[in-house]
Amino acid sequence: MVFTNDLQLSELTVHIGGENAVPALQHLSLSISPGEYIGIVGPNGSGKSTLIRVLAGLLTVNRDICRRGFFGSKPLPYVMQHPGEQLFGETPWEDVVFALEQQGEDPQRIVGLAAQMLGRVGLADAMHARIESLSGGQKQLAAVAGCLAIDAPVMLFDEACSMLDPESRRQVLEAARREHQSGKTVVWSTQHMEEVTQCSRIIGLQAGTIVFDGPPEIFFYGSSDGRSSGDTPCRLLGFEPPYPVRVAQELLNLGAQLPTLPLTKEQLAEAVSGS
Ligand SMILES: Nc1ncnc2c1ncn2[C@@H]1O[C@H](COP(=O)(O)OP(=O)(O)OP(=O)(O)O)[C@@H](O)[C@H]1O
Repeated sequence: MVFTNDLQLSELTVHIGGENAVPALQHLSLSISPGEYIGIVGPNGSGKSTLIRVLAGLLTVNRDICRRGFFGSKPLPYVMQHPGEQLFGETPWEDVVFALEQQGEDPQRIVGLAAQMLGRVGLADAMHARIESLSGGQKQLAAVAGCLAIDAPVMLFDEACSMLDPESRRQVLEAARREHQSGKTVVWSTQHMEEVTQCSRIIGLQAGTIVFDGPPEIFFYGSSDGRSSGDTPCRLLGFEPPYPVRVAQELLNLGAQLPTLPLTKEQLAEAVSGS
């Protein structure tokens, strides 16, 4: 048997609301390796939150079905959908200090660590502001800082930006990307396709099952040359691809040659100028 430290789910079925209810997840098999940056996408009720809760260790699953590998046995930090939903302190500072205390951190290190974590998410200037005076985006950044206090190899985000304006969304996404670049595994669930263009892998969920698992280029373009004859996995799930993808698809349909399949506007500009 090959040893692997990956998280592995084998044929996971989760019933919420009793055995007679339609399962929230059905026969779902999945493996996640350290360092991945995974986007989980799917329409309402497809099972995204349930899967995130399983990954976070908040739903008990038989060990034969879920081998947690590097995810470990402790509940993992995750940022929830509603800004402020998971904040306990009156200020971001209090919240992070509280999280560090809960982790049993050495009291002499707490002040320095809290300042460092709040600085890392861009809240250095607002760390002592009252939570109710913060914008939705700042509240989510405070939640991210609280999650950083939990020293874990994985961070989970469950539709963390769905209530935010574009600028706040950019800031929270940026905080997640920084954590990925610093070596953490990041799992990000969303219904906003722009949020997953920089993921290394996309998992598409529908009715509790995985209907797509692969790189974002294939998810958005349907094939490695971008010339898909039918609907792409993204459109089959009911989502419009991001604007730069739509532009590139138009260009490809007109016969243009592009050296890469762009996912962001910066990549589109580069592909067009290099073609
Ligand atoms: N507390 C609950 N009681 C009963 N059924 C539930 C509960 N939570 C979720 N479900 C059901 O489980 C299924 C999966 O829900 P889940 O919240 O995981 O999906 P989702 O993709 O995150 O949806 P959304 O995007 O709307 O948040 C749905 O059919 C939902 O109705």
